[in-house]
Amino acid sequence: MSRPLEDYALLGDTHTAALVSTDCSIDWLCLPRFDSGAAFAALLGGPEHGRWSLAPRERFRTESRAYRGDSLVLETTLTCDSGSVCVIDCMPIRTDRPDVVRRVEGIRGRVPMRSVLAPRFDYGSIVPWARTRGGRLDLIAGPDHLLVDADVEFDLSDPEHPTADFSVAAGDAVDFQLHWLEPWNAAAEPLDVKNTIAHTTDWWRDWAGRCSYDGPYRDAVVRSLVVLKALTYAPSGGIVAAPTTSLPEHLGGIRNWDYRYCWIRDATFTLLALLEAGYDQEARDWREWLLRAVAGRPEQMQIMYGVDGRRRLTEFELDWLPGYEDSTPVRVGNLAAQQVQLDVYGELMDALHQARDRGIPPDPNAWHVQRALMDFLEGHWRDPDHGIWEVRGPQRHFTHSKVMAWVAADRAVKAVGAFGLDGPIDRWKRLRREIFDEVCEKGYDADRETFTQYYGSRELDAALLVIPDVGFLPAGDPRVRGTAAAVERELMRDGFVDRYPTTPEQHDIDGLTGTEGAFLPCTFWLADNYVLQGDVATGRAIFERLLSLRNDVGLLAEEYDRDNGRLVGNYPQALSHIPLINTAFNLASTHGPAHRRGGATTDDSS
Ligand SMILES: OC[C@H]1O[C@H](O[C@H]2O[C@H](CO)[C@@H](O)[C@H](O)[C@H]2O)[C@H](O)[C@@H](O)[C@@H]1O
Repeated sequence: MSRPLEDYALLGDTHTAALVSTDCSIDWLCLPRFDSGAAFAALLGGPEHGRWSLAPRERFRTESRAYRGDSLVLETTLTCDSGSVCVIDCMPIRTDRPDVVRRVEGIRGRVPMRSVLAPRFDYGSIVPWARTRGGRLDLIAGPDHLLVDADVEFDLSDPEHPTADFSVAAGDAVDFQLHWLEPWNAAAEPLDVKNTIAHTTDWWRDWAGRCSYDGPYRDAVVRSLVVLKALTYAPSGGIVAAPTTSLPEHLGGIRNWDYRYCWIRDATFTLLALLEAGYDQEARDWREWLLRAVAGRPEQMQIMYGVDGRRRLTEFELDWLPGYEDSTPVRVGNLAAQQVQLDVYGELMDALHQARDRGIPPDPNAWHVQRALMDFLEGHWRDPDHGIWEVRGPQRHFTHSKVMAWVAADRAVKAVGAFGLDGPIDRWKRLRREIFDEVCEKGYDADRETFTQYYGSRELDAALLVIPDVGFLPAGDPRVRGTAAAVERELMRDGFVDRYPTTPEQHDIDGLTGTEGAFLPCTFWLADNYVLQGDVATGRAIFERLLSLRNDVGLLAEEYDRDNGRLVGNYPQALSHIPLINTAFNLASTHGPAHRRGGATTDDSS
């Protein structure tokens, strides 16, 4: 059995990220970028797929683990009969190359330690050539080159498992530093580990210190913001959905996807979170990333892109990796990039509207891009699509997609009305009304008093919980209340919400077999619904239940397996941390999210 995801903490340098277990094994790290091949891929297999362990040679236990304050510098205390040590792990904020820095500080006694540094490049498949050169461990194969500086020597008698045995006495410290280089580049200068750790701690503290939010749940909010920052690819401003691929949505299942890309969908939520927390520059960078990514012909707009804006995200399977808890296939790339998902037009228009509304208008040319996208949407909103959940079954008329098409029209109208931009406002108003009427007619089941997953269906969809948040209808509308009640009745179990039913009878909808865990973003949206309806106490109770799922260092995956009591799905997941931030703000706000979001209500939807 694989270790629970909760055992892992995140390290990151704003270009890529690593996962470190409670016993100080780095089991996941893609180099040099989030979407590069993993050099350490034990997470999706075993030690033979690459990891870097660092632990006592005796039986030991993890006594404590925490980030230093609001930073992403991790301290893990390991204790054994001989004494105890603290392992400090971090990735210095990237300047020219990726580095991982590890320092073992002796706390008590004299602890015999062992480090095995056995990368396997290209997702656990390539054993590098290991040498010692100039006192440094040198690991090279193809396009990957790792150089290791350490205070202790690595023994290469088994060259596939470079091993350093050493001991650390109370008050002593042993340093390790790993650098990734392009093999043709000159050797990297070693770092001063102690200073680097101090500098990295300060960098994160300064960044977290810029958070302007001072309300309830501040620690959880700041930790989530730090996760978002760590998932940001600094050169482009793009934010990946998660640093991992193929962590299963159901243990042993096939619902395993590559999340190391940037989704347009997650844009509005991200922008709101960043803006509300005072991170205007990050919001600007993300907005610029969005505009660059979608630039070009509107019919070629994708629902997701690579961190640099690339469009070709070809999906393939890594058949040599057994997968997390035997969950196969392990996938790289994501076929969803080629899907039609109409909701993204609404999300993009809303994100740009929010930015404008909060005083960071885009380049004036951005409006031309928006107008072209609106022209496209006018001609296509009646098309079926794959929907927010990126189903791999047939395209349908998903109600949520149409609601978001309404959002696009609504924000276009507002751009003209409130910001004086140039556009056919009367035509867009008619479009908005037309979509509104169709959704209320075809996407609503009057008998069951709920909006439904797609036109004419009886299925539910928790995505429809966003209806009041985006301003399609007010929270007090009976249709909204009915939908929230139906979701709670049929999709909620043990306090957590499924995004849609995945019973065998419904497999033709998403085109997949098996099931999945409760979807955490939807559960946050249910909490928002309660807050908006004025039932803050119930909203708060749901929110606090969700907070209780975070691991000891404040991280959330995308889903929760209620039966096994474990986080599942890619990890840590931006789309879970973003609504955490937004729901905390909603709970703190006296106005409620519809006000924050500047969303329309039926009053001005004509
Ligand atoms: O489980 C089905 C789909 O899961 C992924 O998409 C999900 O993650 C996205 C990023 O956070 C989110 O925007 C989307 O709404 C989610 O459904 C996966 O990328 C898809 O390929 C997969 O079909």
